[in-house]
Amino acid sequence: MPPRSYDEECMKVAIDEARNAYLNGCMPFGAVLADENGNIIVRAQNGSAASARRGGTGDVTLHAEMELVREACRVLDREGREKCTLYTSTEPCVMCAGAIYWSGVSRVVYGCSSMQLEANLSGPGGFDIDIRLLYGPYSREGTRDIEVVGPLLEEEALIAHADSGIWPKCREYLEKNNANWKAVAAQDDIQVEKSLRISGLGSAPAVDDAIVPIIDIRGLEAEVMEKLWQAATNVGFFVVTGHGIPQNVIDDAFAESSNFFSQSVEDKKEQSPFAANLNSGYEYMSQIRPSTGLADRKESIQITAREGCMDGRWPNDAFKSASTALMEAAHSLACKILDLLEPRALPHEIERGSLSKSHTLWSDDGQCTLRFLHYPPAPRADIIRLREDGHWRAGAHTDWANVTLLFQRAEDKGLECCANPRVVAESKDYRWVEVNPVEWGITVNIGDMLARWSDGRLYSNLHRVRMPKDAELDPPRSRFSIAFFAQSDKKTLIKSQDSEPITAGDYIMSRVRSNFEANFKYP
Ligand SMILES: O=C(O)CCC(=O)C(=O)O
Ligand SMILES: [Fe+2]
Repeated sequence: MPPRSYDEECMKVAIDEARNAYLNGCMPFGAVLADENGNIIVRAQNGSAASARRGGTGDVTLHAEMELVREACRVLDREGREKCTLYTSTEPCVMCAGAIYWSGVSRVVYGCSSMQLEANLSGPGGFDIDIRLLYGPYSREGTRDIEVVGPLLEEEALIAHADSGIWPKCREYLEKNNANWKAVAAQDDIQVEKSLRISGLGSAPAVDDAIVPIIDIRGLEAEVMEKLWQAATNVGFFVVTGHGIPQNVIDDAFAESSNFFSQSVEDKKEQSPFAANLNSGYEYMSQIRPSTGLADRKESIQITAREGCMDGRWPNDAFKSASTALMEAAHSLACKILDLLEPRALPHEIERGSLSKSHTLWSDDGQCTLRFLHYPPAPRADIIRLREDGHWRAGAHTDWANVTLLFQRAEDKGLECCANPRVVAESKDYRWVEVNPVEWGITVNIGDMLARWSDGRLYSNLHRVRMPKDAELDPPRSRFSIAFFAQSDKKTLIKSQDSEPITAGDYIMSRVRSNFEANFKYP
């Protein structure tokens, strides 16, 4: 049967739902129901994995199509359902095919075929067949005919499967077939960090020649813009003063941070369980940097400002109110800086202000993250041994964000950025410069998302947090910092001349995965 004019549009939404499913920790399957004019009436995602992992019932029937049929029966009568088409990102299994049959829908369109599912995703052992054997041209005598269209947009459907990271065979298949696999795009940035391991990055000590400019952003707009541009394109790091964030908002957040981290690891885990797929919650020495292959000597609690991410993950009310206040203030400042950088950074973005507008707080699509960091103290002998074994408080990395705002306490040194960026990529002669706290200043750095979006005009510089020096070992001291990562909303398309387009959601997920691989467990 021929596709209809709106079939592709509806299929794209079903594939989107598949992506949302895996971002929510479930298997990557999605489905939608549309009326005869292509208006989407119901959307559904797979919910199986989440229910098992979050201590639910482990219900294995929560396939996207089952969820969709259940909801369709609630919102439409039989007559209404008969006029509808069901779109599913992957050809239904036998269980779902049955439910679809009983629902009365007259048409099914699928993305990825059962044949592909078996050949390049799950392997044999599923309960999937060509649904035309059940309904459509080969249906058994007496059963109702259901029109079947598919595969449709199969490559897009496969890419969503590959991006989910749960089907290694699918990656291999797409790599071999040179398909436009978007997750590969972010691999370039991960490669930069990995390559440092080979080049002996850790050994060069930091030099003291300040190259990180301090910019008072209260000045004339044109002048401020020029200074920010020079800093963002040459060093990728700068300190802003005159930013307007009240000191008590910052102090309150640090006070709550210190309260939270003073508890036992078990208590912290219980109060804010880590969810890698939501980039939220508390982790303890589990972020493995591609540059070192070792876990950072730190603990952190990540607050991702997206609806639902922090449900059951706020340690207490005081922490919540201090961190949302700082999130709000940091977000406004980040938007201001992005607005000032945008005209030259993204000349191809037509609508001015679209960069900062792509950072919504607490929407269902938001990705901005506030991260409280604590680098625990340790006895002298331990630190010396760890240093010798190549450990870092934070191994060299670039940030994933558009921009990062870093709040440092006056007494905490240790952050270093690459002193000779732009040159170093070829020479491998790494030099490092200290990025120390500046009174009333907030450190800002460009991240990979904006570097990619601007085709490298803005520079995402490597940085790291060193272990304490000998003179800093007695008494053993903590280091605290707070980072705000301004990251575009999940659906934002990062489109530039030199790189494959990728959504900001896929971009962040592939970076989270490269750092927290061990935390992704699928059934
Ligand atoms: O703690 C710091 O100073 C830096 C933290 C950092 O670079 C990060 O979390 O990305
Ligand atoms: Fe960083």
